Amino acid sequence: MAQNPSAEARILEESNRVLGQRTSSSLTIPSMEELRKMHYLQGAVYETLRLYPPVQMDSKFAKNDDVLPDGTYVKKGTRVAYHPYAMGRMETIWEPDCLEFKPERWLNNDGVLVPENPYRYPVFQAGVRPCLGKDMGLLAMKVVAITLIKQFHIKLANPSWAPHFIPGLTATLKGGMPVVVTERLV
Ligand code: HEM
Repeated sequence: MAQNPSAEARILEESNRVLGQRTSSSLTIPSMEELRKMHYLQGAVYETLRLYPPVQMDSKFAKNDDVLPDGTYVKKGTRVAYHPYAMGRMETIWEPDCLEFKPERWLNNDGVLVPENPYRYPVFQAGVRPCLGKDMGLLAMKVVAITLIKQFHIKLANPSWAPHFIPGLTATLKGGMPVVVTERLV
């Protein structure tokens, strides 16, 4: 958000429409019903996870000889990896503007969120064993994001800062993201 003021403005506009202009003293946690109406916020969360997936790479071992849907033969015991970080940045999946942060790419012409096929967006894995905590994780991200954005201005300490993504079992940012936080006075 700190690098995308127009997206932050749209999230605030949407939250003011759905939640009303709450001051920081009257701020309460949004209800499930209210969060469901906040399609742009949901798009922003999906977009963040597309560019910075917490599980950036994953792999499986073939229990038996197998053939993938595209015809690739996989011998028993072979390790097959998939890479959500790379897939989130592929033009063939996300169009030439795939490196841009655009929550609106998740919305249809009526502003309604359209989820992506999990095989093209495997941030929570696809198939018969996807993440069991997906809805809980998304809910937590939305609640934390909207609560912070409504209450605080969060600016980069160094405006030219760029994220340095560190791949690991779960992803982190090198050196964190130093920010300056001030209270948003409505
Ligand atoms: C943004 C947050 C999250 C992401 C990106 C994420 C991603 C994933 C991925 C990629 C897998 C598949 C791992 C594999 O089989 O190799 C997975 C599995 C799983 N996740 Fe999450 N997860 C998130 C949050 C959570 C939360 C909050 C919970 C619990 C409250 C949770 C519970 C689980 C469980 C139990 C599995 C194993 C499912 C199974 O093997 O049947 N996850 N998650």
